[in-house]
Amino acid sequence: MLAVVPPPVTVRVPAKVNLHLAVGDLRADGYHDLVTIFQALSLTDEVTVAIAEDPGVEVHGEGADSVPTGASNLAWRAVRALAQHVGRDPDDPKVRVVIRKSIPVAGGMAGGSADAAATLVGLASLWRLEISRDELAGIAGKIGADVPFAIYGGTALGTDRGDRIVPVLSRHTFHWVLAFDRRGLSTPEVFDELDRLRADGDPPRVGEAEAVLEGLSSGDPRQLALLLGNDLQAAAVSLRPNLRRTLRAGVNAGALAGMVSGSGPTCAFLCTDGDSAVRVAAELAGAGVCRTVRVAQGPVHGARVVGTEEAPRPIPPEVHA
Ligand SMILES: C[C@@](CO)(OP(=O)(O)O)[C@H](O)COP(=O)(O)OP(=O)(O)OC[C@H]1O[C@@H](n2ccc(N)nc2=O)[C@H](O)[C@@H]1O
Ligand SMILES: Nc1ncnc2c1ncn2[C@@H]1O[C@H](COP(=O)(O)OP(=O)(O)O)[C@@H](O)[C@H]1O
Repeated sequence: MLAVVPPPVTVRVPAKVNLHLAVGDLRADGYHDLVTIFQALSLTDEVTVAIAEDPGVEVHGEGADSVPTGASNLAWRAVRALAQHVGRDPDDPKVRVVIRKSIPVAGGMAGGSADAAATLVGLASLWRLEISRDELAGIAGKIGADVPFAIYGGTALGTDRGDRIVPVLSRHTFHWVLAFDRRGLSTPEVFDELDRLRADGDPPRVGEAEAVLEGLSSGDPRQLALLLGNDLQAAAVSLRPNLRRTLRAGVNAGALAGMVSGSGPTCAFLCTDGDSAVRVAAELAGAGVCRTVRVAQGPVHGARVVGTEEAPRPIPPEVHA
């Protein structure tokens, strides 16, 4: 008799921008309390998970050279976490993960977290698990603070470490231009820099999340643009002063507002509409202030299966004994 190996599963998963990021005090567990509003953008990674006798992770595309392929890869941590959760052997999960990246690495757009979320969603399908999105998000939160949001996507309020997610109804599409910097920034170093700046003085703090939620529901990008804010921006700019020039160049090119995305160094520019975003992107690309420029829209949905390869392949039973 032949055993049937399920076909590989491919999941597309979005990057995020934080429309609002309020950072509280440093906690005893090394994290900061956050109040943040995430928006998922149409800049996506693709992750394929497959049953394989040669387990591991492969990374291709944007920034692939700087992504670890061993046990510290966030997608591999997701494989182990889900295997453990469902009683499979985390040391021998018989899974291969192939990541095709478009999200900049260490860019403040949660690309590694997105890959972990995609892996969880892909494996749930590959292993035919009866598991809800909320249960997956619980596992996701143990991998990293940003991972649960990538499971849900859309627009959402994140509290606690940023991992407690409440979806926000948002019927309007917003248009963004993203400027990737030449090198990434380390998230813990940016939080440390904020603590240092706060110990030395009083860097500006963002206002209330409620105003941003109202701006979102108005659907008017001009109103939303006045309300965007990120407590980590001062720290990212302090570590990477060139970001000041990038932010200025985006606004000079016609964006309504520019901000550092999360811990940076990617800068995100909100534009009036799709045509304006294309014009801003072209001008910014010519300004020589960043490595790459992309146009994106948000919100988009979270990690979602986009395909399974061909029909199930029959293989000899001993392979999966
Ligand atoms: C800043 C944010 C904003 O959405 O995203 P990025 O800009 O990195 O994408 C997130 O809070 C990043 O989330 P994520 O990248 O998953 O963080 P984790 O791996 O869990 O934590 C990495 C480190 O960041 C710091 N950290 C993270 C989250 C948080 N609420 N407080 C923190 O102080 C801690 O030093 C922690 O050890
Ligand atoms: N699948 C992955 N993709 C990107 N980075 C990863 C991945 N797995 C582990 N990492 C590590 O996580 C760090 C943060 O990556 P990333 O999530 O892209 O940035 P950020 O936290 O700024 O949004 C990187 O420096 C990289 O070494």
